[in-house]
Amino acid sequence: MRNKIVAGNWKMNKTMEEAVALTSEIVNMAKDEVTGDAQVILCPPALYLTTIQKYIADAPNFSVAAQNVSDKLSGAYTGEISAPMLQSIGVKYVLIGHSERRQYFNETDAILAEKVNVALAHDIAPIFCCGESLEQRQNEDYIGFVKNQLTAGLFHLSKEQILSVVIAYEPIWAIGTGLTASAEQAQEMHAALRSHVSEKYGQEVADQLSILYGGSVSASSAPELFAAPDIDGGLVGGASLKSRDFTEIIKAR
Ligand SMILES: O=C(CO)COP(=O)(O)O
Repeated sequence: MRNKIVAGNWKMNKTMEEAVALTSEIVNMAKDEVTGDAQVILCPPALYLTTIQKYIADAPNFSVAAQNVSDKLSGAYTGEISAPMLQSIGVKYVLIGHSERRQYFNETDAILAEKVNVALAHDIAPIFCCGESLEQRQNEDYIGFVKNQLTAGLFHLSKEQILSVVIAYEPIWAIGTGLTASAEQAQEMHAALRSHVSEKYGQEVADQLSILYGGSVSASSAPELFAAPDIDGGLVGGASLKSRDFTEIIKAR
């Protein structure tokens, strides 16, 4: 009933040549595994999007996502990439709200909500990231904090609009640290987020939303994580840069 998605966020890594090699290897190894309601989404640096699209053209359930989109539509915003530009090259997904963008680029809830709006207005599905820091987990109502991130970024949307969104729960303390959240910890949050969506939009909508887990997902941690009832796949960073590891994670879904 829900799409099972494995997404690879390459962040600011790989030369063009390396990006093409990685994509070819993943497609060769994983293409036959990704059928039915399964999807693989590669998130290369924006510079490589059109090239990577060509290398996945024969892999039906593969697509690309941009790692970022401007909240502005056009104009004097040097270095930015707009939703109409992404739409014009056929990009169907974009990461919005990644903790690295929130932290290093000062992206506020208001900016993220606007990014969600411009993406949806151009037929691009947001992969909306949320998650708490270690300090918040230790000292605060961390579930309440992450629920509030969803409320601020998404809950102005209509039912039809939110059905296009993919949610990615990425606890900051698990990103790039090798400290994966346990399947129990992740499941606790995913269930809480699904019920938060259900309170606003109804159970039927909540049941259709894919909620991915991200944070040090590896070939060894993926099977247990993906087996949890409310975990619908993963948003993978470091392990998505290695074709063999990423393929193992795709197979675990
Ligand atoms: O930030 C992430 C994906 O968006 C997770 O990164 P790692 O898998 O390297 O922890």
